[in-house]
Amino acid sequence: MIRNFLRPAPVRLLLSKTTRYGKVGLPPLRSFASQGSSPQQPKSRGKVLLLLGALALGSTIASISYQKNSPVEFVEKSESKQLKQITSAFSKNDVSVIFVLGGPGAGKGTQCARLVRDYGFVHLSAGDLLREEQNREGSQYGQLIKDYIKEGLIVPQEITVALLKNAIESNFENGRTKFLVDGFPRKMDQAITFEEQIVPSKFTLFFDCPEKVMLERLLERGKTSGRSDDNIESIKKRFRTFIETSMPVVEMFEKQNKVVKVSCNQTVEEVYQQVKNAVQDRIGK
Ligand SMILES: Nc1ncnc2c1ncn2[C@@H]1O[C@H](COP(=O)(O)OP(=O)(O)OP(=O)(O)O)[C@@H](O)[C@H]1O
Ligand SMILES: O=c1ccn([C@@H]2O[C@H](COP(=O)(O)O)[C@@H](O)[C@H]2O)c(=O)[nH]1
Repeated sequence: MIRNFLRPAPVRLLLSKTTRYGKVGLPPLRSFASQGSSPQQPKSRGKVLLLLGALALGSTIASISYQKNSPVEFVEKSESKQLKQITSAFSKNDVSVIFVLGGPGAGKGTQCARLVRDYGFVHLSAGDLLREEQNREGSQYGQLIKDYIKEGLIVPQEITVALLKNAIESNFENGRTKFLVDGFPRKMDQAITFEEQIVPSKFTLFFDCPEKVMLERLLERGKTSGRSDDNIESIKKRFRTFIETSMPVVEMFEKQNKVVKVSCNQTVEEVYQQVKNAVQDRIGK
């Protein structure tokens, strides 16, 4: 079911954009050229040149505005209309979802592992799910995901939401109901789609961490992680995406009184103490 949801959207829309561009900018030039050189219509030559000039200007403007709409925005705007019509998959009483957010390298995965150990959560890292899909043989999204991750950009939401929905559904079928959704939602549209179509989150655990600390941790991790984005160029891009695109999501949840902030610039155990308090306060053992 979800596979259908995952399969066609981004690629189809990216292709349709190319088609659309073709329609906007490129009328059949050969017909104008032959009109211009026709001996029966010498007076129209000036008009044709004028028309060609106007067309060239028009297609340049169309091309610039096309470039401004990044593939991500284009895909998401078009798709979100369709997605909103689907009702949410789970009730808040059936499953508990905690979003785990924070900058790259803030320690989200480290703390999630402890919560899994002590509280029986299922840990779903959106980044891990994307890397898995990227490496899955035959995935039509492999290259797209690879490029987005290297550039520190947010993969179109349809892919990530579908991967999460698949994972929650299959775990739910096996009787699992408590989920840590780590590194998601990283963009406003993801937050809205997930809460509308899958289930509203209980709250967000937000790991607050100075950039300098995250940088040190990521560079250290990069020595052994094998991750394509644990290098200084990608890290800078990820920091930027985090500030510009992901922080507004945290701020939105803060306004809803759904954020518990944890200071991550302490030892793993000290951070975990804060994390445990937050979880126990909000959803109990
Ligand atoms: N409190 C801490 N003190 C020192 N090092 C830490 C702490 N928490 C995590 N680390 C280390 O920092 C690195 C990043 O941690 P982790 O992978 O948990 O971060 P993350 O927020 O999940 O990162 P990303 O978003 O990039 O996946 C790891 O090498 C981890 O061992
Ligand atoms: O919702 C998401 C989550 C992640 N990504 C991409 O994956 C990388 C790595 O994520 P980690 O959480 O650090 O493992 C991230 O920089 C994004 O490029 C995403 O697109 N959408």
